[in-house]
Amino acid sequence: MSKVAVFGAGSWGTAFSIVLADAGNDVTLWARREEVAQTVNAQRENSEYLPGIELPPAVQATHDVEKAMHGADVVVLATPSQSLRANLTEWAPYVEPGAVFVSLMKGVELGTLERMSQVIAEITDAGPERIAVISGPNLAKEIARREPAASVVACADEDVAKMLQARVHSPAFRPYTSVDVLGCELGGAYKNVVALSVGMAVGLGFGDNTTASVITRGLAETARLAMALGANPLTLMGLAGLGDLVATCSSPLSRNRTFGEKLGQGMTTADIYASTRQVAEGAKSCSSLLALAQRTGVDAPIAHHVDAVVDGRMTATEMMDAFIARDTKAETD
Ligand SMILES: NC(=O)C1=CN([C@@H]2O[C@H](COP(=O)(O)OP(=O)(O)OC[C@H]3O[C@@H](n4cnc5c(N)ncnc54)[C@H](OP(=O)(O)O)[C@@H]3O)[C@@H](O)[C@H]2O)C=CC1
Ligand SMILES: O=C(CO)COP(=O)(O)O
Repeated sequence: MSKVAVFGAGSWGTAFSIVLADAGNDVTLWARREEVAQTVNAQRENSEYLPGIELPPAVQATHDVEKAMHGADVVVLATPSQSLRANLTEWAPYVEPGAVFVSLMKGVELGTLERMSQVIAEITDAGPERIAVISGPNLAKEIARREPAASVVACADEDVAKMLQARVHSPAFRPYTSVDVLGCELGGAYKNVVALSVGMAVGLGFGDNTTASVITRGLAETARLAMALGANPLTLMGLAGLGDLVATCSSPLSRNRTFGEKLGQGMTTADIYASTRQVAEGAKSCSSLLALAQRTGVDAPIAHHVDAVVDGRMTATEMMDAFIARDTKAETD
């Protein structure tokens, strides 16, 4: 069997380990806390992040970086986006020569405004042919329950994307290939920001017209920025764009939508952070995506207003009022 190392034993790292095992890989799941690795191995369950889900025997957990990397030709990264740089700097010396990196993360780094593939390229000596992204409508709990879903495996080198496609194709998980790494990453990061604003609308008690309007304008905003940066517009209409946007904005399982809902109900960002350990990437990436849009000269009203609400400079009600009051224009502008 081929070995894959998965770094990050949260919801998605653990759920994706199940996909990898079902697809025939031998998986070593690295957990930041030793007790999580011990519990996973002893109970065959990650009780903190995916309670009630039995992990296949091909998934073994460890807290030892060297042990996780040993023999792995694919290294899957599933930590929060904002900690990747520090994490990978520590892990890079243990990577097997020629191993391919796969980012599962959906965020943009604060300060540098880099996507995760760019951070990986900077920290390691890997070229674009060794850096891939997997992104799509893949809520961890549903994937862990083996509910059917599709996703996109993107790598600048199509042969590598095909190799990874074969490595992750399981009975319940259908991967498509793409060479548009940038489009997939921006689709994945931006939908979290849109889900925050949709969550706010839900928290304020608004219905489907409001959420559909925000989702659609969110897609337009995402596509505007992604295309200005060189993405293929069709990527944004696909699984890593529209697909993920719909799943995340519609599902009560989404941490970003839930975070937004709590903001809409009047909770502060600090209170929400204190109430959960789980990551809601959009709460950080709204600021970096807004800065990226400003640097690119692209209008980004959703990122702008979500950033203001998350930062406590505006209420969710004021955000919704501001959306409606904006200068009117043609839909396709
Ligand atoms: N959950 C989902 O449905 C999906 C998530 N993603 C993306 O995957 C990435 C990971 O998310 P997800 O697994 O859901 O997040 P979770 O909140 O479920 O888990 C986060 C994981 O990262 C670890 N972690 C937290 N802080 C650090 C740090 N500073 N250094 C190293 N590890 C750290 C946590 O360890 P500890 O338990 O010790 O805190 C935990 O294992 C995100 O970018 C997310 O957008 C993508 C698709 C689906
Ligand atoms: O990316 C996801 C689904 O594809 C998960 O979304 P949340 O991080 O909002 O839970």
